[in-house]
Amino acid sequence: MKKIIIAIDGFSSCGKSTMAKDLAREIGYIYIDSGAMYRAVTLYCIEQGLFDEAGNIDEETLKAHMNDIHISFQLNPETQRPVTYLNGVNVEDRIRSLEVSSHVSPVAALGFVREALVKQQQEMGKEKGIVMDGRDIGTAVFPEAELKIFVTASAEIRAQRRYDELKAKGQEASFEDILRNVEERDRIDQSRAVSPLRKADDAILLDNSYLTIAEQKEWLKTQFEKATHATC
Ligand SMILES: Nc1ncnc2c1ncn2[C@@H]1O[C@H](COP(=O)(O)OP(=O)(O)OP(=O)(O)O)[C@@H](O)[C@H]1O
Ligand SMILES: Nc1ccn([C@@H]2O[C@H](COP(=O)(O)O)[C@@H](O)[C@H]2O)c(=O)n1
Repeated sequence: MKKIIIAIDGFSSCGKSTMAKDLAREIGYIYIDSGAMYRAVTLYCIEQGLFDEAGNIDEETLKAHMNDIHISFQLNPETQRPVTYLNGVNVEDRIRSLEVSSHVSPVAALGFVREALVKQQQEMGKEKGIVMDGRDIGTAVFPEAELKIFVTASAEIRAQRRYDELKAKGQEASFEDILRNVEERDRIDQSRAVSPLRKADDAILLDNSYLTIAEQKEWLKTQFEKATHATC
């Protein structure tokens, strides 16, 4: 069967990567978490001391060092989940910290950062057979994607899911901090000048506030089957 490109966009923490990963594994497609790439650039900025105390980025230095930032993914053979590497180092856990979450959206709003990462993402999808999730996949990275999904859920439900996830991992978390972070990232992502978060006109809207993970997985599989039949 002809391979297609599947773009899954939407708000922070709504379940995009959960559904994208599951579908990719089931249909044998490559899965790319584009948010992990923005998170890796942000971790680089933190490690290189490019944020001042007020959280402002030293844009000129970051711009000069963009070519020193190499991001790659490897599949963990045990979990079959992709692991993010920054300059050859496994940073999967560190890029998920609240510190990175609190700094990532301003970094992702920089035009030169987006330009560099979008180029790499388009290269990854040139053979098709890819599921990519993010904020601008259906609008900017792959506007020609055969299947586009836009996922949403209420901010409180999304924050609760993240809170439960962190608690399950034994990590300290405050529901209020997580909710604030989710809302703040949504605000910055929707209002930035370059490729703001928005639903592509031809994307299918999914509000998964009251769907289980299994139900949304099933729903997505059905959308994939419809899209592949339509492109036959
Ligand atoms: N339908 C659902 N019901 C309950 N929990 C869910 C559902 N979908 C996903 N989750 C859980 O919500 C949390 C966030 O999901 P996930 O990481 O997939 O979101 P995301 O949209 O990719 O987030 P981000 O934008 O931060 O990358 C995870 O703990 C996941 O297991
Ligand atoms: N295509 C994308 C993906 C992500 N971002 C920005 O990165 C942040 C982290 O992404 P997560 O998917 O891991 O939550 C997100 O809040 C966006 O600011 C982006 O701009 N474009």
